Amino acid sequence: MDPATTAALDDAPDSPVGPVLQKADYRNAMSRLGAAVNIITTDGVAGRAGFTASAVCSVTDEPPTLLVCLNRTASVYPAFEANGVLCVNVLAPGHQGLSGVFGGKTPMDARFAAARWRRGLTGSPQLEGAAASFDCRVVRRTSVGTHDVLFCEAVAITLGDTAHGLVYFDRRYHDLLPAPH
Ligand SMILES: NC(=O)C1=CN([C@@H]2O[C@H](COP(=O)(O)OP(=O)(O)OC[C@H]3O[C@@H](n4cnc5c(N)ncnc54)[C@H](O)[C@@H]3O)[C@@H](O)[C@H]2O)C=CC1
Ligand SMILES: Cc1cc2nc3c(=O)[nH]c(=O)nc-3n(C[C@H](O)[C@H](O)[C@H](O)COP(=O)(O)O)c2cc1C
Repeated sequence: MDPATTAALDDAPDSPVGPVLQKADYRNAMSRLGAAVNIITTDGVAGRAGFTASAVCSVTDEPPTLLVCLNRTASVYPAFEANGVLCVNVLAPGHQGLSGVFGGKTPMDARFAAARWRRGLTGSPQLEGAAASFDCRVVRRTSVGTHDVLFCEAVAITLGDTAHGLVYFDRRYHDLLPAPH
């Protein structure tokens, strides 16, 4: 293996589990794993909240289920825990700024004031102009390290007009535009 491209290793002789990876090594490698960008929203007993997430993935289509990874230290965590519903809004080209607004530190009202929303079946806000929206019930959750993995069953889906998207890759946003026919 080329040492230049190998993650930093801890060769301590007393380490029984072998190489120890650093957080930065993991993040550097993850930055090569391009991912769709999503705004995850919720509303309910604990109020309205939303955050940007790239750790989102399809689990099964029977029943239609996605997973979302949420850091337990995020300010939005209590709202997502209490409400039990959420909407996965898949971002489109032009949503880079909105992704930044929902990416942390901005007060919640200012986040939602930055776009237009509809109310979904579960009550979660649906982003107008999203590539797709999955309105979901959280059916299971588990903790792994710093994050909770939320398993979300879709109860309603809204598809945008055009097949386009926004990808986060190499710590930058990239537009995915429809292929010319
Ligand atoms: N699962 C995790 O806890 C994290 C995973 N990552 C992954 O590493 C790659 C590189 O990230 P960075 O070096 O931080 O620079 P970055 O510039 O790509 O990250 C931008 C911001 O997004 C946050 N972020 C990205 N993915 C996140 C996640 N899954 N959970 C919580 N926060 C997340 C980062 O903490 C940072 O504040 C990202 O593209 C992502 O795939 C990054 C941060 C945390
Ligand atoms: C591109 C991008 C992807 C992110 N992906 C995730 C993610 O998958 N899970 C997560 O918990 N936080 C993720 N974050 C960070 C959250 O959006 C941020 O922590 C959240 O808005 C809460 O911030 P707050 O605690 O300041 O409210 C991501 C941020 C960015 C910019």
